[in-house]
Amino acid sequence: MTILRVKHVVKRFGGLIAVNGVQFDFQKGKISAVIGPNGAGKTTFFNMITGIYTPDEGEIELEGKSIVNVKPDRITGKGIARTFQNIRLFGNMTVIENVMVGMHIHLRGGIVSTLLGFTKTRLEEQQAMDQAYRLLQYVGLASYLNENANSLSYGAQRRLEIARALAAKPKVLLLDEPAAGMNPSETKDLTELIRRIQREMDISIILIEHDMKLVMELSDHILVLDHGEKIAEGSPHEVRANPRVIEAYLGKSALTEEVKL
Ligand SMILES: Nc1ncnc2c1ncn2[C@@H]1O[C@H](COP(=O)(O)OP(=O)(O)OP(=O)(O)O)[C@@H](O)[C@H]1O
Repeated sequence: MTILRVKHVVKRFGGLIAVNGVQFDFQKGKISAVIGPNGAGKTTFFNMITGIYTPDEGEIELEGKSIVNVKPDRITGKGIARTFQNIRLFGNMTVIENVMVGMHIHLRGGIVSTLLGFTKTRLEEQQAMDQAYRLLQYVGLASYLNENANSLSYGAQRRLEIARALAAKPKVLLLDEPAAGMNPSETKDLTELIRRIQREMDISIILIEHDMKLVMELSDHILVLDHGEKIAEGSPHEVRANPRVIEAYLGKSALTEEVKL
């Protein structure tokens, strides 16, 4: 079953076509990956799904309803949460406060009144803290709850971003290069965490990732972009064997050699 449908989206920046007529159906409860060489249009594609950019053409539907022209915070409210390629945490806030920020769309008063200091009942506040603590346990950061976010290791900061995104109770979780900058053991832990989120939380996951081992291990479906266009889609097995994919990554000469993607 399709949860998120992207229909022929186009995004231009001046004369450059960053995403050119891409069509893809993301399946409910699955892990999908968007891959492609640098500059292929992956982040622009994510930015259209999350409302940061409006597509120049095309349509994006969450559970059959258009989310084009919906503002990013409202898209989060509708069930799409994300992490960023460059980690975006509140470095001087504590770990648990960062997770609670991700929850505000579900608290009664909303973020504006929360910032002004009135709204939530003590009960709501306590429930939010309990929920944030459970999420920190889930991602393995409960023992750091009162540390400042910027004191965490890089890998831990990436997991904190995931906890914050989960706090919004998403149906779809977009992860933009979650393994970037991680060492092999952190990447292994991350792979397990992503798998657990999919299985235990019934969340559909879409990731952009350059680490092919992680992509091939985790993904049910893969969308391959190059120069803004979809050049392939399919299972890891199909994509790995696709000559257009091999060529896009490694150049034409690679086609004559044995290639490991
Ligand atoms: N805001 C922008 N203004 C102008 N050009 C942009 C903008 N954002 C992206 N581009 C261009 O659009 C193209 C696609 O960029 P995008 O960042 O989406 O690619 P990517 O696949 O995510 O690359 P990477 O793997 O390097 O992160 C690139 O040529 C990029 O320079």
